Amino acid sequence: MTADEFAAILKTKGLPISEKNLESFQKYLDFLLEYNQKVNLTAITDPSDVWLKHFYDSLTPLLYLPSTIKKVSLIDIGSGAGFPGIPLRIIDSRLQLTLLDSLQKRISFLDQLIEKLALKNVETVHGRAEDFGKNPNYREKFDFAIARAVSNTNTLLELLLPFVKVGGKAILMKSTHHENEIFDASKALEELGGRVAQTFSFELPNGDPRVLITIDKIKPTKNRYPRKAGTPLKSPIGGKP
Ligand SMILES: C[S@@+](CC[C@H](N)C(=O)[O-])C[C@H]1O[C@@H](n2cnc3c(N)ncnc32)[C@H](O)[C@@H]1O
Repeated sequence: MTADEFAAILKTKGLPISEKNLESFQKYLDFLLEYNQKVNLTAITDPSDVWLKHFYDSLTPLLYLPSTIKKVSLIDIGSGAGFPGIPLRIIDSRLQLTLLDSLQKRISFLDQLIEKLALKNVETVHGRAEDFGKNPNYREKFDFAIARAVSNTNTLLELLLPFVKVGGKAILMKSTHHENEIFDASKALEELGGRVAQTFSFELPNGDPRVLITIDKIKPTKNRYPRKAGTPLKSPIGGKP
């Protein structure tokens, strides 16, 4: 996908992009590929793949859940090189964005990127979701928590839902999805105060399958969650997939 194709397809899907925002994506691409030569941030290094598999893919919650993410506080858990948080923030300047990652080298990249793109209302946090999910400054403070390509559903629910206010949502962006996944998550949802709102399957323009799962936070997360760092992955509530 080229920059022009990116802009054209967003327009046909009802999300026209300004020249200025397209320039921000171009700067993001240049800085990501330059930085990636010294620090490993992404395995995707072909510019056309970055437009499609990082930028376009990151925007799919706005394309397919259009009225969901607006004027809200959003935390991107395991943001890596900024996906999906930064593309969502470039398009929607009203978003109050927090990017959390456990790797300092990724946070350093994000801090420099935010400065380069002059993005306001974006905060980075270095640490584990399990630790910050217990921190009173972060726990149940966000309208939305989102994650792309971070973990299996049961683990992700424990990482995301503690951050979400009652009445808010968690959004899981996945490339693979098995039919029983949501059924298998019922114990985790019960413990963490969530209820599945929607699962939406679609394809990227190149045919790659994607799924967006939205979870409503319907009651506070029990105090014992999240458990200590590493436990949600080692022993997910409700078992391994
Ligand atoms: C596969 S990368 C995905 C990055 C980005 N979301 C994307 O889609 O390109 C997973 C990221 O999650 C971070 N991560 C994994 N477990 C984490 C945890 N428990 N707390 C915070 N960050 C975590 C890793 O450091 C890594 O940057």
